[in-house]
Amino acid sequence: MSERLLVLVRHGQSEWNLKNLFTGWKDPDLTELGVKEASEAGRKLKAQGLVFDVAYTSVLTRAQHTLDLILGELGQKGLPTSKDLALNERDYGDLSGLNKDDARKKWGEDQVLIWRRSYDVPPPGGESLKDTLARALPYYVQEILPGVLNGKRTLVAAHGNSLRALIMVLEKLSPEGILKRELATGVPIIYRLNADSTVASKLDLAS
Ligand SMILES: O=C(O)[C@@H](CO)OP(=O)(O)O
Repeated sequence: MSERLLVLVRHGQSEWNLKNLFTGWKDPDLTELGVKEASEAGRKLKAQGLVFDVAYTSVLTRAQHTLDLILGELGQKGLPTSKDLALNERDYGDLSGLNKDDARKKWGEDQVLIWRRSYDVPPPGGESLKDTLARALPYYVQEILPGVLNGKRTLVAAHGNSLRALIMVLEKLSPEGILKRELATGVPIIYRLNADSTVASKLDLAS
């Protein structure tokens, strides 16, 4: 029986994560630490004995670079890969490029937390998590999931909020449940799915 494997991984630390800037659809590359985190993610997946048939990533450099480094560690460079903006980070609109601490000083802690982590309040000119889900979920259901259910071992390298949107669906989290869910950079989460696409098991390779 095929194993219906789905691995999600957030990119390693980016230049703008390090500078504490809202990033969204802006396109900074990984830092030196981010490169190490991505390579470490690849080594962890290798240590689990995992091999992939297909990969998906966004159109942003930090996620693609992370995927390349992981595939390098796995000895799987050249794996068939689809890149789509459906997996991009949520668009931070007018906040993109602003410092997160400066934003807190200007608009207050509570407002910034609402923009960053509420389910359906978009930042000015940008996307809420709900908006992000509205474009990431159809892509998951139409492009990614059918392969997983047919036994294609699948790796997805994407972003904090596009993955939080998918995790909300996979783990059946409520809007309140997803609020506190943070994804560390470069930490793979290994899901095995049931035939009906629900989660059979989950392993977070955090440590
Ligand atoms: O800036 C961003 O694009 C994201 C991810 O780094 O930030 P946040 O954690 O605030 O959603």
